[in-house]
Amino acid sequence: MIQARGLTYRREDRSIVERVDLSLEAGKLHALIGPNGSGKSTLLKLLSGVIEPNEGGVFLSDKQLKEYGVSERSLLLAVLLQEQWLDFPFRAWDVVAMGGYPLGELESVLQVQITQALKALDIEELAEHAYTHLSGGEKQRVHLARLLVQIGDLTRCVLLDEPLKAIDLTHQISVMRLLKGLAKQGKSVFVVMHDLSLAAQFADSISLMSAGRIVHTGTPDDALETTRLSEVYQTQVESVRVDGQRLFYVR
Ligand SMILES: Nc1ncnc2c1ncn2[C@@H]1O[C@H](COP(=O)(O)OP(=O)(O)OP(=O)(O)O)[C@@H](O)[C@H]1O
Repeated sequence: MIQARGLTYRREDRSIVERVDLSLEAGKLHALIGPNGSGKSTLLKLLSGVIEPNEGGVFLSDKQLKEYGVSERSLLLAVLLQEQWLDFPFRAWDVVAMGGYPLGELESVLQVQITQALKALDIEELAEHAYTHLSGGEKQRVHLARLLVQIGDLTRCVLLDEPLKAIDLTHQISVMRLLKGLAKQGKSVFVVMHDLSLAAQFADSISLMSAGRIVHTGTPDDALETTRLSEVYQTQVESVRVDGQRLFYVR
């Protein structure tokens, strides 16, 4: 389990994340939702150790994340950040292979993992294409494949910031299934996302973030209660059930 205890992050006298406590259980897919600018990406960066909190800490098995070495961290945590700066024309294959660097796998093992990851993201035919020539959704799927290659037996937690960004409907579902599968393997999977219907469909628990604070954590039915959502999004949110799925809209 990974835990945030009293996490606070300030910039220029403004609290961007304010006293956040959060427990991400093993074997569960945990979604974080909330309006733009509410602090979700910042919280994910704090949880992954990319930035340091002003107060509080992140704990992995009761040891602070910052006490682990960088290479140990990259074995325990796999992280997909929202911004990916990569403007060199690597082949998609090479970008996916980068996920294997922390593991130091044998070349033959890595080849199999890359092939499987490309297949899982349905981008096998793009393997030899230059990354810089790919579409936005294709690039995102390449980064997800890179993340899959990084995930090994030792990985405890997978943190993803808007993994569905730019991805089409069909592949959104397959990515969510993949993430659910990782949770079923016993990983803690933490996903920042905006699609409430997909969160309702796939998450085991959901936290709502507003103005730097976690205002509620619960099961999908509890957290996505429409009066609660209306308050967080400052607009009247409604939902309907179609074929057993909850769909959300603004009145
Ligand atoms: N390093 C920083 N310095 C100053 N302000 C920052 C910094 N990082 C984030 N912010 C501000 O903190 C707020 C929260 O940003 P964050 O990216 O965490 O929001 P978010 O909930 O992920 O938003 P979105 O849904 O749009 O991705 C924003 O107003 C942002 O401008």
